[in-house]
Amino acid sequence: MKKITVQFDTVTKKIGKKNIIDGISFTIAPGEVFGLLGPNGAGKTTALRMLTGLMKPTEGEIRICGYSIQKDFEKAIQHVGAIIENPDLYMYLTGYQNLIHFARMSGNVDKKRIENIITLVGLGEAIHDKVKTYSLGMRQRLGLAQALLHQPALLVLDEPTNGLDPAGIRELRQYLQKVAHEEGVTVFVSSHLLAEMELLCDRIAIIQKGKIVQVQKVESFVQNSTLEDRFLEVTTMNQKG
Ligand SMILES: Nc1ncnc2c1ncn2[C@@H]1O[C@H](COP(=O)(O)OP(=O)(O)OP(=O)(O)O)[C@@H](O)[C@H]1O
Repeated sequence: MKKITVQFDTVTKKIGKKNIIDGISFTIAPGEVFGLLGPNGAGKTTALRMLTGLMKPTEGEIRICGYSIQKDFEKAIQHVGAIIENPDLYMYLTGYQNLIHFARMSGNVDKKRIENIITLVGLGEAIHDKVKTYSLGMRQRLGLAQALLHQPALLVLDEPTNGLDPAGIRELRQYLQKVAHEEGVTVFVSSHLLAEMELLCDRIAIIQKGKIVQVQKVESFVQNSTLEDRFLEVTTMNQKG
């Protein structure tokens, strides 16, 4: 498994006159579960969209394994699996047919891998139903299966627990921690839920109004509550506008 480092180097995204992302810098180590935590509208999806090449930064550089996503996109993106916003699924195909389709696109995925992934995301027999009949949580599980299919070395997941039930959230958490800590997969997730991120992540960056206001290891958070204090502070400030 390739070991993937992610670097945001003074990245800014300007839309109109507003800095949606405002000079953010951080580095994610290989095999780390890194969380981007922030209230609604803080800029999480924008940061993840830039990382996966869906949007270009106005300034600064994002590197995956040293390759610039802006200048060397093919090399930077080759080991990445991602779900940003709604997974891109074919509604009139079954879950299984969707996976076969994505497996063909990514090349080296065999039937056994598909079966393993179906077991892992827990879709069971529903995998043979049409996606249009799926609940939000089932679509999320299928989207995750799609992102994991080609065994990416960097997983980028925007609000991955959205729509999952508590058992699904726990399974996802255990899986992400296992692939990160045992196989060295780098995991980058976003969420607005502190408690969930605290259970999942090794390290958390708090983003507010496009700026990183704190980066902290979760273990040091458990010992003192500064991260929670900081998060509540920024979310309360945000509510007040
Ligand atoms: N294409 C765009 N044009 C104008 N403003 C945008 C655009 N995309 C995002 N924004 C604004 O940028 C800010 C950050 O949006 P973003 O979706 O990145 O936040 P988020 O942290 O992912 O929020 P949420 O938790 O609600 O998904 C918001 O104020 C949003 O309205």
